[in-house]
Amino acid sequence: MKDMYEPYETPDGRTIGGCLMEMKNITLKFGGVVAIKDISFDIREGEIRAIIGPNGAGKSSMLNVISGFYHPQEGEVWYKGAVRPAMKPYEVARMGVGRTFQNIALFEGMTVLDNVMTGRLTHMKASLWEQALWWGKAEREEVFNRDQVEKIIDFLEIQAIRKTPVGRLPYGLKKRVELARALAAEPSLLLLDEPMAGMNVEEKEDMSRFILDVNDEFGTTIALIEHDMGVVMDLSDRVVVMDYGKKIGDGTPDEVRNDQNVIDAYLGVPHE
Ligand SMILES: Nc1ncnc2c1ncn2[C@@H]1O[C@H](COP(=O)(O)OP(=O)(O)OP(=O)(O)O)[C@@H](O)[C@H]1O
Repeated sequence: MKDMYEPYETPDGRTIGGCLMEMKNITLKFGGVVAIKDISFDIREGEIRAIIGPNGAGKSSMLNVISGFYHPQEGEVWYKGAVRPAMKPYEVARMGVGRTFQNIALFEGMTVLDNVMTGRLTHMKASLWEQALWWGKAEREEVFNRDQVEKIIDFLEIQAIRKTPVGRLPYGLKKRVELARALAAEPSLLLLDEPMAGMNVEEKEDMSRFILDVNDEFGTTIALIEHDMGVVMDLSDRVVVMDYGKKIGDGTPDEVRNDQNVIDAYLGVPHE
């Protein structure tokens, strides 16, 4: 296995940057259940990093540690070169960690535009007083935020539905709106929890393209959990494999695909 601290180049010739986040010896327990056992891995700037494994392996728990929703009993989370103390999820979001959810978490009665605008909340600095009076800073802020949001709406090709209430949209489009809202916060690290779950083939192809475009165009670092192996192997620069709370593999899609431990525990291709 490759030394995870060594710089590396992706098969398509891109150079992956420095370490953005590092999980050091993370252990997370729920009472007697050990969901994560002493796991370490890093996420580098600009890469697409997948976390895979069978059901109950601990993937969602790991994503929740990264997003600050769960606090591990042991280990350290390093972010942008410093240990991140235990924080509330909204504080972690302010530090540039955005996410989408497995079960879509949008405001169904609100329009697409308004939903995406809620993603800008972490950037709003005008006081309540200024906002109420629509004065100076509040007005400038609102105009700037709307511009940013419109750019993202164009980028994800959802202009035609910007005034449609989210509740009326098909599933695949709702997922895209959720991606738009997460992007509106301009995250340094974007966490995607099963972005393809419940999608048909065409919707998966669209979503894959948008994830790659976001990574390419905005340089957003992405960490994702996904069960569809075709998608994972196509999208990711590197993959962490978990099983029963332990890390059993870590490397490029090719390295992981050919790792006998991973094959035995998860991918299920017979020994030669
Ligand atoms: N809030 C919780 N309270 C108690 N146990 C939990 C909690 N969340 C997860 N677990 C347990 O931790 C282990 C890992 O679960 P987790 O949901 O992280 O796995 P997963 O790999 O994401 O699974 P899936 O692919 O099915 O979503 C499981 O045994 C699960 O039952």
